[in-house]
Amino acid sequence: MIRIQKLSKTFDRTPVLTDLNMTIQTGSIYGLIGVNGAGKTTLIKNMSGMLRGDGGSITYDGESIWENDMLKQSIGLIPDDLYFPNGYSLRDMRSVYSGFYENWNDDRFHQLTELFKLDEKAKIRTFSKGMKKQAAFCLVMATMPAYLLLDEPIDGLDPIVRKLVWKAIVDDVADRRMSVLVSSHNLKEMEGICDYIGILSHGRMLMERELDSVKNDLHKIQISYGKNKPEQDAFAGLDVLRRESRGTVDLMIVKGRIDHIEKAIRATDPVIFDILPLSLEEIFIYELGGEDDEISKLIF
Ligand SMILES: Nc1ncnc2c1ncn2[C@@H]1O[C@H](COP(=O)(O)OP(=O)(O)OP(=O)(O)O)[C@@H](O)[C@H]1O
Repeated sequence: MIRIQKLSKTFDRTPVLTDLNMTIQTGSIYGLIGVNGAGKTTLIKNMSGMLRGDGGSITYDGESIWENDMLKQSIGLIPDDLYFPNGYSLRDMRSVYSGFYENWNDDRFHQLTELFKLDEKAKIRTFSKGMKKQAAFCLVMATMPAYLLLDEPIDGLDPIVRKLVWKAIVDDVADRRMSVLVSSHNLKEMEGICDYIGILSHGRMLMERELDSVKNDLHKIQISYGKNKPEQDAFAGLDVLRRESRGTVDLMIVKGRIDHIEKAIRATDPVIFDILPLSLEEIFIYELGGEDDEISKLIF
């Protein structure tokens, strides 16, 4: 488990992270979402031990990251700004990594370079931006990290490569209980992947949720009684967050257990009763109680 407690960081007396608390459960994927400048990269740099916070703590299964070289062996980092020494090929990088990382797995490395069709002998500087990301991904995944920190890993990757990257990550989470933090601007991209989502705004955690529990707790319901609308409000006992009428059809967002909601609604004998899928964006907007400006910026 990765635990961040009351982490603060200032640059030139400007606070960039403020009293940040965050927990990444073992064997889970945590999506860190925020607009430009929210503090995602600063947080990841603190988590990888490249920067030290002014206050608070970061621990990996109880061990502090700061100046802990043993622990760094088990952390895989793909930063936003990749660096490869000039003139190096993937084969050269493989030599460096395999000499440094105790858990280096050659089979995994070759399997991934083949999957991404990367030439191990070619100079990395001749690779496109997306290919450089793939190269970094092959190297980091072959270190068999227990913890993986990814700063906007899918930027510049085409949809097919994105799928391959996510599949490799999800496989390691399932097979080895790897713990993953992934930052992104895009809520939609994170939807099918993450177990937890945290929204970072001005260096503070605006909200943090486990996706399964929010998805099970909020429901979008479409209902119609045709011409026989009941006189009494059929939903008086339900926690209706939003209700919109379109002709004879009502569209509602209702909070609570779906079996209870379904029973209450069926008792009122509707002509149409549908439970519709809720997107992650909708969940966050309703949970925050309205069209939050920060959230709207993350929806595209
Ligand atoms: N080395 C630094 N010195 C001074 N200010 C910095 C430094 N690094 C980051 N900042 C500031 O900290 C804030 C957060 O930056 P950070 O890069 O962490 O955000 P981010 O959420 O990763 O943004 P993006 O999505 O654009 O990558 C910004 O206002 C940035 O200007």
